[in-house]
Amino acid sequence: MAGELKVDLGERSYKIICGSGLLKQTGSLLKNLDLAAPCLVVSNAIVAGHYWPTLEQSLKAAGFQPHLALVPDGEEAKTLKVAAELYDAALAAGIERGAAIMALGGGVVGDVAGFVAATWLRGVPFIQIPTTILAQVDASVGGKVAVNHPRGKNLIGAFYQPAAVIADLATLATLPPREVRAGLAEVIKYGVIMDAGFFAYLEDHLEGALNGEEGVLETIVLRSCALKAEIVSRDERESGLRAILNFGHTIGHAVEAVTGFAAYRHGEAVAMGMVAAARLAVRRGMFSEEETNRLVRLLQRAGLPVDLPAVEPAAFQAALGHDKKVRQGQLRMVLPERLGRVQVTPVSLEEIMAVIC
Ligand SMILES: NC(=O)c1ccc[n+]([C@@H]2O[C@H](COP(=O)([O-])OP(=O)(O)OC[C@H]3O[C@@H](n4cnc5c(N)ncnc54)[C@H](O)[C@@H]3O)[C@@H](O)[C@H]2O)c1
Ligand SMILES: O=C(O)C(=O)C[C@@H](O)[C@H](O)[C@H](O)COP(=O)(O)O
Ligand SMILES: [Zn+2]
Repeated sequence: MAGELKVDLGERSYKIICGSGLLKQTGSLLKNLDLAAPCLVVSNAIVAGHYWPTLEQSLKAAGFQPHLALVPDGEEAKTLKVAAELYDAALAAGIERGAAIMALGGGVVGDVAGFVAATWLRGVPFIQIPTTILAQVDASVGGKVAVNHPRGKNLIGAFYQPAAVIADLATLATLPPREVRAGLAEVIKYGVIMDAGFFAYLEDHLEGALNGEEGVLETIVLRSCALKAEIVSRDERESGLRAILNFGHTIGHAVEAVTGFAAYRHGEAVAMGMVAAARLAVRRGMFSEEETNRLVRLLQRAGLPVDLPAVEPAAFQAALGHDKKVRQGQLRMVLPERLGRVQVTPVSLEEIMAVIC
């Protein structure tokens, strides 16, 4: 089974190809992009341990000269220091203009490799080969690439679209259960922000997703990518609509920052952030308790946290101030109106503190 979608961005349009066993076809799937032979594949030891031999063989068979560069596992790879090491690797691999940088891994690898692709020689072709649910449904699509600043998430980055996204569903079979659950948080996000029918589908098929049923995973990845592709095609650089993809992230990113990017997976932080946003919306009288409970139940069934940890208020408030949706010092959040519909609206610090304490 395979599905194809297009992210429609004029000359920066690209395909998302999703199916099982695509890794061994990657070389041939990239042939039409007219890339130079040398390429730099960025990954980490865990993912490369599983999938580098297959990818390397496929790339070589198609005439590429692939070089592998490994970054540390986890969020600590999203730093300028790691990016600098990747520039050295790009130089050593002979990455000239027209030669690709490829990301083989989860959202962390995709974000840092994409940041390097956006900046090396002022931009070389970038290929996303996502291997987590989170990266297949969200991080590999849409062109947000970044590293973290110690004080805030993704503060150093760019909008830089990939030339192709190749999502091999078979790679999800080796994903640890915690990562499956974390990825489902961003999937549930799509249901809340723009597709109540998809939310209901997830209520009916959650166990299939948790158990790695390929049919369910394929539906989830394709539907999520279709929704994200639609938003990105209409607002590539987040001048308005795209901000709805940030549902759960104002508070989620602040939790990640104050816990040193180490205590929670990104998806876990987003799960807690979505519930806090829903509670804030209930407090305003714009979202129902009943729908909040549906969201909480679905996240809990997915094994995700819904209540925020105790945080030091001053550090938390400082972290909130680094949210990219802040305008002239005014915090803005994505709040639900009903399942399938949200709005981006100014919020006060008092309102946020009232739902997190
Ligand atoms: N650019 C975007 O639009 C966007 C969107 C959402 C999230 N993100 C970013 O993505 C990151 C989170 O991504 P993530 O959840 O994929 O985390 P991750 O990249 O850290 O991967 C999670 C873990 O799974 C391992 N792994 C990856 N693929 C595997 C596989 N197939 N088998 C076994 N292990 C595997 C990794 O080594 C890691 O330990 C965060 O930094 C977040 O900010 C970016
Ligand atoms: O693609 C987007 O736009 C998103 O907001 C998707 C988010 O899931 C993702 O975590 C993104 O990296 C957050 O962006 P940021 O601009 O808040 O750093
Ligand atoms: Zn996210």
